[in-house]
Amino acid sequence: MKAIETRFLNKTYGSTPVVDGINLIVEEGEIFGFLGRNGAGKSTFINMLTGITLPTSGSFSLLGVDGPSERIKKHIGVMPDYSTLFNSMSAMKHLKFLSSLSGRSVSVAECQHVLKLVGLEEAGKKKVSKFSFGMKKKLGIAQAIIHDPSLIFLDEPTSGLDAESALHIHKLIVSLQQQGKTVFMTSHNLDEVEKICSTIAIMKDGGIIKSGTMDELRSYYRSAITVQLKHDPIPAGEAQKLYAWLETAGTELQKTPAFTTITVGSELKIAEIIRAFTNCHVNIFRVEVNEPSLEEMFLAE
Ligand SMILES: Nc1ncnc2c1ncn2[C@@H]1O[C@H](COP(=O)(O)OP(=O)(O)OP(=O)(O)O)[C@@H](O)[C@H]1O
Repeated sequence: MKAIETRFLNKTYGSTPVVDGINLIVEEGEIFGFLGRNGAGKSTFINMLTGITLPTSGSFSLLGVDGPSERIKKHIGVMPDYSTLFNSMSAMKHLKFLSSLSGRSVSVAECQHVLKLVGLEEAGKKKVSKFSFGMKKKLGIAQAIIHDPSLIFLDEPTSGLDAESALHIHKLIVSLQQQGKTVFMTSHNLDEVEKICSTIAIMKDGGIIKSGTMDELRSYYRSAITVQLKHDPIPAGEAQKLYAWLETAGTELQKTPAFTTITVGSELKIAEIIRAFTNCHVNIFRVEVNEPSLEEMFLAE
């Protein structure tokens, strides 16, 4: 079963399409990273799927059920905007109250367990008004998972968290996936997405410009492997011939007496370059290969 399927999903404000006919499939059990610069339309897309706003046109289904649907509500977890938390309630009361709204009442022990999962075990009795920004964020994640949903939407789950808390939340998200749940998350932290997401989509101006598994995206962008060699000086009689060949082997050739850096389109070229140096009797001491990170792929768009 597909966790999420959208068909030509569109949201237009005035005459501007903010989400412009998106067709997207998220398979069950994935941690799906949804990326895009500020204003790309990510929150609007999620808000349609979670019933906060209605699509202008197009359709979608969640866990095989056409949406928006009350029937699916208890199987979906949504991390709220922290400003919509109830300040006068304790964290514990908050979870009990909101889980009852989603159609499943939970015990105190279950609330304590989830507060522990998000790192708020000491703060169950504390009023939300006394929470720091990071604590509210964690409570939002607790709220999204308290009723044990199968599909969880997390809009920037770790923004504003310290490094240790962010790591804690990464582990929690991975453990949710290991329990068979699907997590659909947005993030501006590309390192985080690269580490924990199995599939990503990049959104721009209301549309999806690229999507796939991390491996698929890497192979798509693999046209940009940078190879740096540290080597002995190239003998004067060999240099002209070797550099002429390197110009044909790749692009962005940079040369100093001890280093050569070149960008190539395929891993096979790396072996050819090493052979070309050794054929000219030049010793190589180090080879560094840099593949594009998700950040570089993202910036390329
Ligand atoms: N209720 C609204 N009325 C009019 N325009 C809106 C409304 N909500 C969002 N927009 C516009 O839609 C565009 C997309 O906004 P959205 O919040 O979906 O982007 P985003 O990708 O989530 O951005 P960010 O990363 O900053 O959270 C923006 O230009 C925003 O100004």
